[in-house]
Amino acid sequence: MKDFQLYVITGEAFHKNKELVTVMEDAIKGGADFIQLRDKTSSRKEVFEKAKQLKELCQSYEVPFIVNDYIDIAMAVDADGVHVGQDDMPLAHVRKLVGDDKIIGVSTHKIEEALEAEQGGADYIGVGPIFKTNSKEDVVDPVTTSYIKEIKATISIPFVAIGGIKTHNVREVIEAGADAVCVITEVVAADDVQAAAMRMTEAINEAKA
Ligand SMILES: Cc1ncc(COP(=O)(O)OP(=O)(O)O)c(N)n1
Ligand SMILES: Cc1nc(C(=O)O)sc1CCOP(=O)(O)O
Ligand SMILES: [Mg+2]
Repeated sequence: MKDFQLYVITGEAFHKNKELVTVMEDAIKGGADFIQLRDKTSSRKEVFEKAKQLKELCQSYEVPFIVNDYIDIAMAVDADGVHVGQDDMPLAHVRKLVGDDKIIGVSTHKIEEALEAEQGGADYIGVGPIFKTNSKEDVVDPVTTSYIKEIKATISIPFVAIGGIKTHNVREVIEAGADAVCVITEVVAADDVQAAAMRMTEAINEAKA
Protein backbone atom coordinates (compact mmCIF):
# COMPACT_ATOMS: atom_id res chain seq x y z
CA MET A 1 0.00 0.00 0.00
CA LYS A 2 1.44 3.38 -0.95
CA ASP A 3 1.87 6.13 1.66
CA PHE A 4 -0.95 8.61 2.10
CA GLN A 5 -1.57 11.61 4.32
CA LEU A 6 -4.96 13.13 3.54
CA TYR A 7 -7.73 10.55 3.47
CA VAL A 8 -11.12 12.04 2.59
CA ILE A 9 -14.41 10.23 3.19
CA THR A 10 -17.58 11.10 1.31
CA GLY A 11 -20.40 12.86 3.15
CA GLU A 12 -23.17 13.75 0.75
CA ALA A 13 -25.39 15.18 3.50
CA PHE A 14 -22.87 18.00 3.81
CA HIS A 15 -22.98 19.17 0.17
CA LYS A 16 -26.61 18.93 -0.86
CA ASN A 17 -26.32 21.06 -4.04
CA LYS A 18 -23.16 19.52 -5.43
CA GLU A 19 -22.54 16.23 -7.20
CA LEU A 20 -20.62 13.55 -5.31
CA VAL A 21 -18.05 13.03 -8.07
CA THR A 22 -17.41 16.78 -8.46
CA VAL A 23 -16.83 17.16 -4.73
CA MET A 24 -14.45 14.22 -4.54
CA GLU A 25 -12.58 15.32 -7.66
CA ASP A 26 -12.08 18.75 -6.08
CA ALA A 27 -10.84 17.04 -2.91
CA ILE A 28 -8.29 15.08 -4.95
CA LYS A 29 -7.21 18.21 -6.84
CA GLY A 30 -6.60 19.83 -3.46
CA GLY A 31 -4.41 16.98 -2.24
CA ALA A 32 -6.63 14.13 -1.01
CA ASP A 33 -4.58 10.99 -1.66
CA PHE A 34 -6.96 8.29 -0.35
CA ILE A 35 -10.73 8.25 -0.83
CA GLN A 36 -13.51 6.31 0.86
CA LEU A 37 -17.14 5.97 -0.14
CA ARG A 38 -19.24 5.98 3.04
CA ASP A 39 -22.99 5.93 2.49
CA LYS A 40 -25.38 4.96 5.25
CA THR A 41 -28.67 5.92 3.60
CA SER A 42 -28.77 4.97 -0.10
CA SER A 43 -30.02 1.67 -1.49
CA ARG A 44 -27.41 -0.95 -2.32
CA LYS A 45 -28.04 -0.28 -6.00
CA GLU A 46 -27.33 3.43 -5.49
CA VAL A 47 -24.21 2.69 -3.47
CA PHE A 48 -23.02 0.41 -6.27
CA GLU A 49 -23.55 3.16 -8.87
CA LYS A 50 -21.66 5.69 -6.74
CA ALA A 51 -18.87 3.21 -6.14
CA LYS A 52 -18.52 2.62 -9.88
CA GLN A 53 -18.24 6.35 -10.56
CA LEU A 54 -15.77 6.98 -7.75
CA LYS A 55 -13.64 4.01 -8.73
CA GLU A 56 -13.31 5.48 -12.22
CA LEU A 57 -12.49 8.93 -10.83
CA CYS A 58 -9.89 7.63 -8.38
CA GLN A 59 -8.31 5.39 -10.98
CA SER A 60 -7.87 8.35 -13.32
CA TYR A 61 -5.96 10.21 -10.58
CA GLU A 62 -4.17 7.07 -9.31
CA VAL A 63 -5.65 7.57 -5.85
CA PRO A 64 -6.67 4.45 -3.89
CA PHE A 65 -10.42 3.98 -3.58
CA ILE A 66 -11.93 2.27 -0.53
CA VAL A 67 -15.55 1.26 0.12
CA ASN A 68 -16.91 1.42 3.67
CA ASP A 69 -19.09 -1.46 4.94
CA TYR A 70 -19.98 -3.11 1.60
CA ILE A 71 -17.42 -5.80 0.84
CA ASP A 72 -19.42 -7.16 -2.09
CA ILE A 73 -19.78 -3.74 -3.72
CA ALA A 74 -16.06 -3.08 -3.23
CA MET A 75 -15.30 -6.32 -5.07
CA ALA A 76 -17.91 -5.75 -7.76
CA VAL A 77 -16.37 -2.41 -8.79
CA ASP A 78 -12.80 -3.63 -8.22
CA ALA A 79 -12.14 -1.01 -5.55
CA ASP A 80 -8.67 -0.93 -4.06
CA GLY A 81 -10.01 -1.99 -0.70
CA VAL A 82 -12.61 -2.00 2.03
CA HIS A 83 -12.96 -0.35 5.42
CA VAL A 84 -14.64 -2.31 8.20
CA GLY A 85 -15.62 -1.46 11.75
CA GLN A 86 -15.66 -3.40 14.99
CA ASP A 87 -19.23 -4.56 14.35
CA ASP A 88 -18.56 -5.81 10.83
CA MET A 89 -17.50 -9.25 9.63
CA PRO A 90 -14.31 -10.50 11.35
CA LEU A 91 -11.12 -9.46 9.59
CA ALA A 92 -9.99 -13.02 8.75
CA HIS A 93 -13.21 -13.57 6.80
CA VAL A 94 -12.98 -10.21 5.07
CA ARG A 95 -9.45 -11.15 3.97
CA LYS A 96 -10.71 -14.50 2.65
CA LEU A 97 -13.31 -12.69 0.57
CA VAL A 98 -11.17 -9.88 -0.84
CA GLY A 99 -7.83 -11.68 -1.20
CA ASP A 100 -4.30 -10.57 -0.38
CA ASP A 101 -4.06 -7.83 -3.00
CA LYS A 102 -6.81 -5.62 -1.60
CA ILE A 103 -6.38 -3.05 1.14
CA ILE A 104 -8.30 -3.69 4.37
CA GLY A 105 -8.74 -0.86 6.87
CA VAL A 106 -10.18 -1.48 10.33
CA SER A 107 -11.66 1.10 12.75
CA THR A 108 -10.17 0.94 16.22
CA HIS A 109 -10.79 2.90 19.39
CA LYS A 110 -8.53 1.16 21.91
CA ILE A 111 -5.14 -0.55 22.01
CA GLU A 112 -6.56 -4.09 22.17
CA GLU A 113 -8.56 -3.48 18.98
CA ALA A 114 -5.53 -1.97 17.26
CA LEU A 115 -3.31 -4.93 18.17
CA GLU A 116 -5.99 -7.40 17.09
CA ALA A 117 -6.32 -5.65 13.72
CA GLU A 118 -2.55 -5.56 13.24
CA GLN A 119 -2.12 -9.22 14.16
CA GLY A 120 -5.09 -10.14 11.98
CA GLY A 121 -3.49 -8.65 8.87
CA ALA A 122 -5.13 -5.25 8.48
CA ASP A 123 -3.27 -2.97 6.06
CA TYR A 124 -4.07 0.14 8.10
CA ILE A 125 -6.19 1.09 11.07
CA GLY A 126 -8.41 4.08 11.72
CA VAL A 127 -7.77 5.61 15.15
CA GLY A 128 -10.47 7.78 16.59
CA PRO A 129 -12.39 9.80 17.25
CA ILE A 130 -9.53 12.10 18.15
CA PHE A 131 -11.86 15.05 18.84
CA LYS A 132 -15.61 15.44 19.14
CA THR A 133 -17.41 14.86 15.85
CA ASN A 134 -21.01 15.18 14.70
CA SER A 135 -20.39 13.30 11.46
CA LYS A 136 -20.96 9.81 12.88
CA GLU A 137 -23.95 8.83 14.96
CA ASP A 138 -22.70 5.83 16.94
CA VAL A 139 -19.40 7.36 17.94
CA VAL A 140 -17.47 6.67 21.16
CA ASP A 141 -15.93 9.38 23.36
CA PRO A 142 -12.86 11.15 21.95
CA VAL A 143 -9.65 9.20 22.42
CA THR A 144 -7.58 12.47 22.41
CA THR A 145 -4.17 13.15 20.92
CA SER A 146 -2.29 11.48 23.79
CA TYR A 147 -3.78 8.19 22.58
CA ILE A 148 -2.06 8.78 19.20
CA LYS A 149 1.28 8.71 21.01
CA GLU A 150 0.35 5.37 22.57
CA ILE A 151 -0.71 3.94 19.21
CA LYS A 152 2.49 5.19 17.57
CA ALA A 153 4.56 3.42 20.23
CA THR A 154 2.59 0.17 19.95
CA ILE A 155 1.57 -0.37 16.32
CA SER A 156 3.81 -0.95 13.29
CA ILE A 157 1.23 -0.85 10.48
CA PRO A 158 0.05 2.51 9.06
CA PHE A 159 -2.67 4.27 11.00
CA VAL A 160 -4.88 7.22 10.20
CA ALA A 161 -6.28 9.61 12.82
CA ILE A 162 -9.96 10.45 12.37
CA GLY A 163 -12.74 12.42 14.03
CA GLY A 164 -13.15 16.17 14.38
CA ILE A 165 -9.87 16.92 12.62
CA LYS A 166 -9.73 20.42 11.15
CA THR A 167 -7.08 22.69 9.64
CA HIS A 168 -6.77 24.47 12.99
CA ASN A 169 -6.07 21.32 15.06
CA VAL A 170 -4.24 19.05 12.59
CA ARG A 171 -0.83 20.21 13.84
CA GLU A 172 -1.57 18.67 17.27
CA VAL A 173 -2.50 15.40 15.56
CA ILE A 174 0.67 15.27 13.44
CA GLU A 175 2.88 16.32 16.35
CA ALA A 176 1.38 13.50 18.43
CA GLY A 177 2.71 11.06 15.82
CA ALA A 178 0.08 10.60 13.09
CA ASP A 179 1.45 10.40 9.54
CA ALA A 180 -2.03 10.56 8.03
CA VAL A 181 -5.37 12.13 8.88
CA CYS A 182 -8.86 11.37 7.70
CA VAL A 183 -11.68 13.89 7.42
CA ILE A 184 -15.21 14.26 6.22
CA THR A 185 -16.62 17.71 6.98
CA GLU A 186 -13.46 19.80 6.96
CA VAL A 187 -13.16 19.11 3.23
CA VAL A 188 -16.48 17.99 1.78
CA ALA A 189 -18.67 20.53 3.61
CA ALA A 190 -16.56 23.48 2.44
CA ASP A 191 -17.89 25.96 -0.11
CA ASP A 192 -14.62 25.57 -1.99
CA VAL A 193 -13.68 21.91 -1.54
CA GLN A 194 -10.42 22.13 -3.47
CA ALA A 195 -9.22 25.10 -1.41
CA ALA A 196 -10.20 23.33 1.81
CA ALA A 197 -8.22 20.23 0.83
CA MET A 198 -5.27 22.41 -0.13
CA ARG A 199 -5.37 24.20 3.24
CA MET A 200 -5.43 20.85 5.02
CA THR A 201 -2.55 19.52 2.87
CA GLU A 202 -0.48 22.63 3.60
CA ALA A 203 -1.21 22.40 7.33
CA ILE A 204 -0.15 18.72 7.35
CA ASN A 205 3.04 19.48 5.41
CA GLU A 206 3.88 22.42 7.67
CA ALA A 207 3.34 20.30 10.78
CA LYS A 208 5.57 17.56 9.36
CA ALA A 209 8.36 19.98 8.30
C1 LIG B 1 -10.53 5.64 8.04
C2 LIG B 1 -11.76 5.31 8.78
N1 LIG B 1 -11.70 5.13 10.10
C3 LIG B 1 -12.82 4.83 10.80
C4 LIG B 1 -14.03 4.72 10.15
C5 LIG B 1 -15.29 4.33 10.88
O1 LIG B 1 -15.72 3.08 10.39
P1 LIG B 1 -16.86 2.23 11.16
O2 LIG B 1 -16.40 2.02 12.55
O3 LIG B 1 -17.13 1.05 10.33
O4 LIG B 1 -18.07 3.18 11.20
P2 LIG B 1 -18.86 3.75 9.96
O5 LIG B 1 -17.95 4.67 9.18
O6 LIG B 1 -19.26 2.59 9.11
O7 LIG B 1 -20.00 4.49 10.57
C6 LIG B 1 -14.06 4.91 8.77
N2 LIG B 1 -15.19 4.80 8.06
N3 LIG B 1 -12.91 5.19 8.10
C1 LIG C 1 -16.57 8.09 10.05
C2 LIG C 1 -15.92 8.37 11.35
N1 LIG C 1 -15.33 7.36 12.07
C3 LIG C 1 -14.83 7.80 13.23
C4 LIG C 1 -14.15 6.94 14.20
O1 LIG C 1 -13.73 7.44 15.25
O2 LIG C 1 -14.03 5.75 13.90
S1 LIG C 1 -15.05 9.46 13.45
C5 LIG C 1 -15.83 9.61 11.97
C6 LIG C 1 -16.37 10.90 11.42
C7 LIG C 1 -15.29 11.81 10.87
O3 LIG C 1 -15.88 12.94 10.33
P1 LIG C 1 -15.37 14.42 10.61
O4 LIG C 1 -14.06 14.57 9.93
O5 LIG C 1 -16.42 15.29 9.95
O6 LIG C 1 -15.30 14.63 12.09
MG1 LIG D 1 -18.35 0.82 8.70
